[in-house]
Amino acid sequence: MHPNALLDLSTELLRAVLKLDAPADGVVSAFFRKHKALGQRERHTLAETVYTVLRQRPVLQHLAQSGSGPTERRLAVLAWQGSASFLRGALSPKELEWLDQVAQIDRETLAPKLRHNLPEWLAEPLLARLGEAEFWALAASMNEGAPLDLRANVLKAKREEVQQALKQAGIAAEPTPFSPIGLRVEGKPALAKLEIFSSGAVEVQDEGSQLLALMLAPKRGEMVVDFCAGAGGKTLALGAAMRNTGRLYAFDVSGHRLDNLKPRLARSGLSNVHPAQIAHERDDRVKRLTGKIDRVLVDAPCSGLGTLRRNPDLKWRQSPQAVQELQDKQRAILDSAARLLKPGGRLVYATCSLLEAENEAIAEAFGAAHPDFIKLDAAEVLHKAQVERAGELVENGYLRLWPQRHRTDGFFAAVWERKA
Ligand SMILES: C[S@@+](CC[C@H](N)C(=O)[O-])C[C@H]1O[C@@H](n2cnc3c(N)ncnc32)[C@H](O)[C@@H]1O
Repeated sequence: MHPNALLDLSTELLRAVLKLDAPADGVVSAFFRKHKALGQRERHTLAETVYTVLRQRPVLQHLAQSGSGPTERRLAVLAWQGSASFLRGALSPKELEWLDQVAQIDRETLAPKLRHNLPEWLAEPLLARLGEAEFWALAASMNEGAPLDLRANVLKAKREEVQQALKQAGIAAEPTPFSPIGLRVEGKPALAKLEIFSSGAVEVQDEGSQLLALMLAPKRGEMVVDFCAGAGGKTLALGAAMRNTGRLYAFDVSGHRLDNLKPRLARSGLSNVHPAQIAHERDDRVKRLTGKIDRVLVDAPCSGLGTLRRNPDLKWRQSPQAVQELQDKQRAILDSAARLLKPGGRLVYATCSLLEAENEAIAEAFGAAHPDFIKLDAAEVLHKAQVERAGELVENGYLRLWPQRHRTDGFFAAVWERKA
């Protein structure tokens, strides 16, 4: 494709993504479906350029002010993730001169908000919690791609066997530092066609998500509920931990998300999972199980701000008001889910948010209102689940995962046991 045509496409795609009215990954996929003739390398350049703009929007918008022509074209030029000489082939002499001028600017001298590239309402609480040095490490880690983590399906293969099969396919994978069933692969090798994947012996899952499922620690023959199962990332891990015995209900209000669980379930070999769409957290299907369940996972709907490495658009699509609305939902779901537990049962509340408002604040309020639930120390729980260096993952008794510390997405989890 001619350089100018590809730059024009980036401009068009960027215009669609920057409306911020839908998740960026969906907008990019729809664009690629429309432009079927694009090759793999061209798709890579387009997607990475758009994601770079989303990650660094404030600084790029600041630098783009001095140029001319459509703003989205200027942003695409500044964020270009393909070959530099290819890009130069698309630019006018005036644009070339401008690009060279911008390259002279030392970005380290710019204002803090143009260096951390976070909205103020998000930067402020993170800086207060982490302190200067770690806050800047977090901001930098958001600009790095996330590694590809895999989970061995213990029902079908041991981690070492999966590692060996990947090696034979020419893919180097290392054991994850914390999860005893995880493997980490650098880069993005195609896995879908591998036998080890189609046979269900391995699933793609961030190490942080694996740790959440390990914290629930479901046992053979138990009654377990995954209250916000979505496409079932954690459901699959829980079902395998139960060795395909007992009963695992996968609830969600979204039938569409639960539909995405079905092919994964078929591959996994699990027959103990019962997906069920519920209308809301007080649905009759939920009420019927009151006091009957051994373990409940609430992987609550949240701002997703722990996943900014993968979804940088979220920092521009979320707002303090949206977080407040999510808090109401989180409280309501946790309250309803807790009613399901038998005496002695275990409850895990988790999010992939970095904000105390969606994490400690929800957990503390729940604990204060429910004296019959005893908080368990997450470090002990993780240690019992064979997690290495569990103490490094825990703050104030809660699981707290950070991209800059643990190379996982940001996750939070609280664990309680209902008094016997
Ligand atoms: C963080 S996602 C779950 C991700 C999933 N557990 C996984 O591991 O792939 C939160 C889910 O909560 C669901 N949800 C939202 N409100 C709900 C409610 N009132 N009751 C149950 N699920 C709800 C959303 O549809 C979404 O799928």
